[in-house]
This record gives sequence, C-alpha cells and structure tokens, in this order.
Amino acid sequence: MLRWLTSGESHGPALVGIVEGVPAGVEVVTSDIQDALARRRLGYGRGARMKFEKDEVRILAGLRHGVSQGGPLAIEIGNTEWPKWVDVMASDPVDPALLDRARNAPLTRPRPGHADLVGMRKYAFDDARPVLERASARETATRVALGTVAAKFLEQALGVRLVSHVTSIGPVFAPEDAAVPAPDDTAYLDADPVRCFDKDTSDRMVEEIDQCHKDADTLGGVVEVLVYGLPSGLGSYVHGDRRLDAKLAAALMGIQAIKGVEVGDGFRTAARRGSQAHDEIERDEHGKIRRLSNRAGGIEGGMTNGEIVRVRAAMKPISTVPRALATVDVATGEVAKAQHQRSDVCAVPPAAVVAEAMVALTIMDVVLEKFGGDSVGEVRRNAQAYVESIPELLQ
Ligand SMILES: Cc1cc2nc3c(=O)[nH]c(=O)nc-3n(C[C@H](O)[C@H](O)[C@H](O)COP(=O)(O)O)c2cc1C
Ligand SMILES: C=C(O[C@@H]1CC(C(=O)O)=C[C@@H](OP(=O)(O)O)[C@H]1O)C(=O)O
Repeated sequence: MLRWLTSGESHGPALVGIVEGVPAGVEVVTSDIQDALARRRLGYGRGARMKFEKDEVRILAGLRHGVSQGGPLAIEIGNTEWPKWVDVMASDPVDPALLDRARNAPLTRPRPGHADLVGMRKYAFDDARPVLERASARETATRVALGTVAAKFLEQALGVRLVSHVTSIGPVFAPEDAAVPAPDDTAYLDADPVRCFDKDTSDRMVEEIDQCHKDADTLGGVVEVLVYGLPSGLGSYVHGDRRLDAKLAAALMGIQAIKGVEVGDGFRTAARRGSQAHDEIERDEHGKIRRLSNRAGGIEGGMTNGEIVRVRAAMKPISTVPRALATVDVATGEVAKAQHQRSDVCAVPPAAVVAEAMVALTIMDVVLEKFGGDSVGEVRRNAQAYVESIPELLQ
C-alpha cells in the first residue's frame, strides 16, 4: 500500500511531502524532482509569482546515494517567497508591533470560487488568510515531487510511462481527431506555451489567454493524462472502492479547481449507441488479443485492459478574477468587490503536470496492490510471473 501526505502553506517557509510504501531500489535524484517542478512552473498565462519564486528541493529522508531504501521518502520544497512572510506566517507568536500592517491586514472580502468564505465559517476564522494559505495550489508542488518518485518507480519496475497535455482552454478545443501524444513527446509539450500537442490549437489558446488577460478575466480548461505500458488487471471490479477508475477520479478531483473527470471518451460515450461506444476485440497476426479502438480509455470493469489508460480532468477558471467579482465584506457586512492582488490568468498547463503526478501515484498504488514486493526487482518479477501466467487464449 502506498500512503502519502503533504504539509505546508502557500507563503510558509516550505512545503513537505512524505510518501510511504516505496519499495527499495527506485533510482531518483534531487535533479529529477527539480526538473519535474520546473515543468509545473511552465505555462502561458501564469501570474507574477511564477517568475520570481523558485522551488528549492531538499530530500530529507528515504534515499541513499540516489536509491530508495524502503523507508518513507520526505521531500522539502522551500518557498523563496518566505523572507517577505517571516512574521505574517511565523509558527510562533509574534509581537504585533513587528507585523507588516498591509501584509497582515485581515482578508475579509471572500472570493467566489475560492475556499475563503466556507473556510472561514468552518474553521472559525475572521480572516481568510489561513484558509487561502492551505487551499492554495502552491501545495501541488509537493504532489509533483511525490509523483516524480512514483513515475520513476513505474518506469523502472514495469517500463510504464506517462504523458500529460492540454486539450482545451476556455472555448478553444483541440480537434477530436488530433494526434495523441506519447511519452517521448514530453519535451515537445514542455516547450509548447500551453502544453498542447496541436500547433494551431496552441496558437489559438495563446490568443484566448491574451484576450482574457486584456479583459481582466480568467480561464479554465481540460487536461489529459495518458499512461503507456500497463499490464491488464490493475484495479478490480469486486468492490467500488477498488475500481481503478474510481481511484483515478478521486485523485484528480482532489486537485484544486478540478471539477470533472472523464475516463476514456467519458461523457462523449454517453451520447453514443453501444455499437459505437465499445472497443471491439480481435486477434492480431500473432494470435494476440487486441482492440479496434480505445474509447474506454484502457479501463473496463474498474481494471486496466492492457490499452493506453486515458483520463481527462476539467479545471474551472481561476477564482481570483482581476475584474473582481461581487462579494460581501464579512467584517462590515457591506457589499464589496472580492479581494485581488495578483493571480494566474490560466493555470491549465501546470494542472496537466499535477494531474500526471496524481495519476502516477494512483497507478503506483494499484501496481503495489497487485504485485507487492519490497524491492523494485521483486515487483518486476511478480509482474512478469503474472503476465506469463495468463493462458494463451486470453493473452
Ligand atoms: C496549478 C494551479 C494554479 C492555480 N493558481 C491560482 C491562482 O493564481 N489564483 C487563484 O485564485 N486560484 C488558483 N488556482 C485555483 C485555486 O487553487 C482553486 O480555485 C481553489 O483552491 C478552490 O478550488 P476548489 O473549489 O476546487 O477547492 C490554481 C489551481 C491550480 C491547480
Ligand atoms: C504559488 C503557486 O500557485 C499559487 C496558487 C494560488 C491559488 O490560489 O491556488 C494563487 C497564487 O498565489 P498568490 O495568491 O500568492 O499569487 C498562485 O501563484 C504555485 O503554483 O507554485
């Protein structure tokens, strides 16, 4: 079983992630995590903070000489914004005279769409500061760090690789028949301003972000993650909470601002007739079973079916809208405009990288559930033995 937790505030000294259940023998080094975090910072439409803040990675535990040892991995990501927030976000009590008045001013004009209002009610705060500090998607840096460990494990144990891309931003959609990226296309996608695999769509997405920026507004969109090389039989149909599609949906919905998840053709399949919805089975020239299509997105009965796993997540537009939305000042009861200092116009490209990390962690969990193993070698042997044990006519 894989367990993981993140801790940390958006403007605190650091974020910390812990992952437990990683077998011994996974090769991963600090620069792998730094590279993944750099990919999460990419994307046209992100706000000022992405330009000046750096992710300072320190692996605190679980690795020795670049190899996992079987114990929990602890990864720290330092916030270089911290010096500005030392007093406002101090863990210990601070002399009020030392506090920067402006920076520490209570935030009482909750933003529609963010966690501010309900967080204040729920945790009994008269200031939205503590709510937004933890609700912020700054936390997704930790998920990407932990997801890097999962992706390394999957590649080294099973040759499984992932890729993520953006299929729509606001009203701009990649064509339904656009080419689908493979893991080797990751460098291309990292270089594209909006992580889109279709050049013409990418250009139109950039125009849409520019226009939205001019209009002092924000955008959402849809990301897709593809997992290549999975054996069939991960996850299970025997109970709802063991279904891989359910686990993937929960993992993706757990990302800030994700409001919908689609497995394979998802909602589009609901509009089709059965004859056009499923993936017919045939034998290839070597006598092996293959599918004529992959509308199911590689999952049937809550289990991988041996095809490419394909999941999408829909992100709502950023809730800190520059053309601030109507709210109420909860300190005075007066009608007000929602608090706004700075924000991303569009964070769909980084959300794709975060989704990739969440899918990697989820797939690692079901791989360990099926194959067990305390070392990478043991997982690999168990997986091979399982694949070889499948009767020829079922292969
Ligand atoms: C990568 C990423 C970056 C984000 N950047 C911002 C931002 O700059 N400003 C903002 O208001 N929301 C941003 N969000 C969205 C908020 O975190 C999100 O709307 C908030 O947590 C409430 O979402 P929820 O209703 O899904 O919980 C971002 C989300 C992600 C995934
Ligand atoms: C810092 C990150 O994202 C932040 C996520 C976020 C939010 O409300 O979710 C709001 C913004 O922070 P701030 O309000 O301080 O400008 C983003 O920059 C990051 O992704 O590393």
